Amino acid sequence: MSKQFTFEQVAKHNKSGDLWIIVDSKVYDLSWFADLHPGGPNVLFAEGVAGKDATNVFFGLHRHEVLLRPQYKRLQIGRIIGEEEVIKPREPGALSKVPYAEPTWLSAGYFSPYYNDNHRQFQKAVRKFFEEEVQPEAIQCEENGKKISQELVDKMSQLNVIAMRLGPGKHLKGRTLMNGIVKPEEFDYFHELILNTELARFGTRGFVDGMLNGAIIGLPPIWNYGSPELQARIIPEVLSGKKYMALAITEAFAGSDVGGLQTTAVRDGDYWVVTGTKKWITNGTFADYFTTGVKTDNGLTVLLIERGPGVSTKPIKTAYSPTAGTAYVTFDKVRVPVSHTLGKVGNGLQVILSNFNHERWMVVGTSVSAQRVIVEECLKWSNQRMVFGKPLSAQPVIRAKLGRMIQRVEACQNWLESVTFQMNNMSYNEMSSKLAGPIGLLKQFVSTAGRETAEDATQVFGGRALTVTGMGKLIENYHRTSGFDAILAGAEDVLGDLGVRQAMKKMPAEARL
Ligand code: HEM
Repeated sequence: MSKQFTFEQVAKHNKSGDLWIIVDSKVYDLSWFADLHPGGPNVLFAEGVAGKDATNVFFGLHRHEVLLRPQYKRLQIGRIIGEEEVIKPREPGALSKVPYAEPTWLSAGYFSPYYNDNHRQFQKAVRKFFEEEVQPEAIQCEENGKKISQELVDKMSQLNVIAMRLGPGKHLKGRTLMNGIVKPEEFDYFHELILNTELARFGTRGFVDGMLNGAIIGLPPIWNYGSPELQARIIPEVLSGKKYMALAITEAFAGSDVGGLQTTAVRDGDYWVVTGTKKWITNGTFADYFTTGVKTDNGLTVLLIERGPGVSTKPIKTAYSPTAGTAYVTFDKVRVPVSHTLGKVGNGLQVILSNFNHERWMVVGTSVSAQRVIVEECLKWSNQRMVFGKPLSAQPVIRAKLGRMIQRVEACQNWLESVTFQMNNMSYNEMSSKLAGPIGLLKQFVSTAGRETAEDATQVFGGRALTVTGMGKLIENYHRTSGFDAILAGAEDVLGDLGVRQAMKKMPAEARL
């Protein structure tokens, strides 16, 4: 490993059974590996490769992580005398130095009016925890479709990650947040935004939702509208990761049009009898509780339904990973205690709508972050990929695409931070009345921008963006899954329209051109 060689010495090992190459000043003995090489042996004996410095050609074909895998790391037999390695992976938790890979507030030498030192300290700890503990499992689950492990859920609940993802509020009181980095009363929407953005950085869109998003959207109606008994039982179970939850509103009959729900609840003494189906229910396959929209005599009502007799779930195969636990849920004459009614009977629309702002804002946060990862991937790739004897970025058409990508992600980020700042300064009710429109417009803007960036990134990466492994794997995942952000929590066109309709409602009577 510590052996040192000259370029001339390496050059002699250039044939079958005796093959060395250099990548970034390190010497690799590929003599026995050549026949096992996934790209085939022949390419390794090409001129400029066998016995030579193959750094550029290597990084034109492989991600750095290939060299870091233990089975390949051990192919390294030494290094070139007097040469230093230049290409180093980012340490877990560290910031990227690639321009625009981080939002401005995390870029060295830049400033932000929104974030303080506590946010910075929090971000550092969250990124380290996520990259060390969550990312390896996220990548595995995205691939094998398995649900998040209880072990990881326990680690997250120890740091109170699940509780923090529900935002600032009294549910944080008395909890130690992220090993005490932030006091519960100081936790604000920027802290929460940091959690959302950090978890969306792995290129594992299905896992982002599998990471108990059902609880994030299903639990608030319990503490805003549930009875004290229900709150005392359900909230601790869910925040500690002992029980799982899903929000069950959408049906094959009604999506954004929640007024059209067909699942019915009929009173029978102290019980509701619930019959109907729900579709696309995130985390539904493993949920213990369902915060469910039902049709009652006088309109919509929201009930907490526990998994039990009459409740069945089956996985729905979507374009993203089954790790999200997306389910078709059937309620067959399920008896639900009347005490499980959330809010007033017939007032379900308000319960559902008041929940939406936070959910949509959360989707925006993860979406912008995932988009930024793609910008970083494209900047790196067009810098390292050599075509026609030059880096890909030497092509004006590629630079034009990169320019548009950067503009989009920066515009999304800045609007998102501005809305988050409003949230920090508004009561819950003020948020409902003043921010539903802007958040709807923002969400549409972000999801549209995301899909444009997915298209551009696919052109930049070419065929590599079409395979689930290898160089363009993050682009492939993003291209396949960015459409989810345009649908989940409200279809983008409906939300954009909501924003305009709300603005029109607020037009002053005296306004004329
Ligand atoms: C330490 C040396 C090397 C190791 C450990 C290695 C390993 C791998 C692995 C694991 C893959 C599968 C794809 C992936 O996971 O990204 C691959 C593919 C490939 N490798 Fe290598 N490789 C090495 C050197 C080289 C060199 C010097 C060349 C130069 C021509 C090369 C050419 C290729 C090609 C053409 C593919 C197929 C790429 C694709 O399907 O897009 N490899 N290699």
